[in-house]
Amino acid sequence: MSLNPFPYQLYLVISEADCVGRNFLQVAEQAMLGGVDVIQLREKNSSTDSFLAKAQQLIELTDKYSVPLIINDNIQVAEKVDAAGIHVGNSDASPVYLRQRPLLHHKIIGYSIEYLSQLDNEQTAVSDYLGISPVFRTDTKTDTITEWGLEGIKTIRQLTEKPLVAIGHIHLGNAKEVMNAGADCLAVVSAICGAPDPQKAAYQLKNEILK
Ligand SMILES: Cc1ncc(COP(=O)(O)OP(=O)(O)O)c(N)n1
Ligand SMILES: Cc1nc(C(=O)O)sc1CCOP(=O)(O)O
Ligand SMILES: [Mg+2]
Repeated sequence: MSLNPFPYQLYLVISEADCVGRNFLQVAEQAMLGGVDVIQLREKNSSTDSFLAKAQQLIELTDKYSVPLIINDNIQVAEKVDAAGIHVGNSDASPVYLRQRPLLHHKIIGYSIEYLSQLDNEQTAVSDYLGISPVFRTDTKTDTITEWGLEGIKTIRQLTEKPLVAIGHIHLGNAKEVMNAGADCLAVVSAICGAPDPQKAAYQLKNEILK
């Protein structure tokens, strides 16, 4: 367990495309009703205008449920909607840069860990949580480098006190072992967005985490 408090255990990463023909706002609402604690909007193929429009709709809903909304990659969108935070990786704006922006310096900053050497850098030092990227290979995001596995989580857990968010092919069948390996929070796309009943899927995942 991390020594730094991170009050979120189930993290939904959502996009319209990942909701496979369903309304992403309805999926997000069902997920929150099922127990999702934090949501990231990740629109990799949208223009900034379209991303912003989706973020504005989603934040109305997340505010209603007091669930923080994190924006993936896009600084303009994060600032314009006054999101709770932003998640970045090695190809994005750096956490140190984000911390210097007046509208983001006090927000949640998430940073993806693809190499162990990142744990010693200043980007990690200024971030609020680390994404273990990925725990297991996934068809949802294929441009990844290290498949950390359970052993990788254990190694990272020993090297940092930052909250660890596990992502990549996390589902009901491996959720508990990923938490037991040292993750503080599980982030999922398909396990909720692709489930026949997103509310039930979120509820079951949350129960598995809390068991
Ligand atoms: C919680 C969480 N962890 C990791 C990622 C991946 O971020 P990144 O490496 O920047 O890749 P993209 O998501 O931008 O494709 C994430 N989004 N969320
Ligand atoms: C958004 C994202 N980031 C990843 C990373 O490894 O950094 S894997 C991923 C997608 C996770 O999708 P699913 O839960 O469907 O496997
Ligand atoms: Mg990114």
